[in-house]
Amino acid sequence: MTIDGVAASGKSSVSSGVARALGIPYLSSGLLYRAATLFALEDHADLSDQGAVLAALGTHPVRLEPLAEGNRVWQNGRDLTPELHSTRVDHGVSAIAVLPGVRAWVNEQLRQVPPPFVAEGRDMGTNVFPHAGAKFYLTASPRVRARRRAQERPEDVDAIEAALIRRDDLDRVQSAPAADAVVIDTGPLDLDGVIGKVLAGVQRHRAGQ
Ligand SMILES: Nc1ncnc2c1ncn2[C@@H]1O[C@H](COP(=O)(O)OP(=O)(O)O)[C@@H](O)[C@H]1O
Ligand SMILES: Nc1ccn([C@@H]2O[C@H](COP(=O)(O)OP(=O)(O)O)[C@@H](O)[C@H]2O)c(=O)n1
Repeated sequence: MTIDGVAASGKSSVSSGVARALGIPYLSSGLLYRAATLFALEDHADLSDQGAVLAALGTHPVRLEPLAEGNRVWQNGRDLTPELHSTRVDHGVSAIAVLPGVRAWVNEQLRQVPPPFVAEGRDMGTNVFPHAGAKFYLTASPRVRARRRAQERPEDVDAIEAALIRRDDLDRVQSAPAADAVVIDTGPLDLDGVIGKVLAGVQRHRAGQ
């Protein structure tokens, strides 16, 4: 199944809750885009130069560890995960994500994982796993999302909201909901409420309704 949505709409928290309830892993595609960004930044690559970015990726083997309680990304023995949600990665990641070679690098890693799993990101239900059994798309207003993200970042809510709006815009091409996705506005719901809606949708799907 797939859970896509805009930035900070709750994709990874909801995927983790759903994956735990179903006893399967989840895959965070965004963490791989973030790892690609970290490598490009560390190699001082021009983020718009696909050749330079792919050269950086070629020298950094990564492994996505799809733990249900939270994905981790490893580079040999180095756990990159704590560095992937930094402000500098937030700011650079959308430039990296438009590069077709980087999208192929991420998708190849995701497609190696044997199902069942919950895949979360932007284009899981449209491009990467178009035949997924059940698809969901999470939204919420920029203000609501910025307030939530402000719990996890040092910036204030206004700065975070501006950065989220900018990233939504840069990510627009790959972020269209699948035609067969159930769209959930998470604004009025707490985390358990969203997880409950997704699980109810999965049940309906399994019952063939
Ligand atoms: N429905 C919700 N109600 C309140 N807080 C939420 C809800 N969904 C997610 N959050 C919180 O919002 C923040 C962003 O959620 P996250 O799962 O990281 O989103 P995404 O993976 O889409 O970036 C986290 O701090 C998370 O705990
Ligand atoms: N399937 C995906 C997942 C992420 N991304 C890119 O990766 C970035 C980070 O995604 P994320 O899901 O980790 O982060 P949030 O947007 O939820 O904060 C997005 O802003 C997109 O640029 C993408 O293009 N396609």
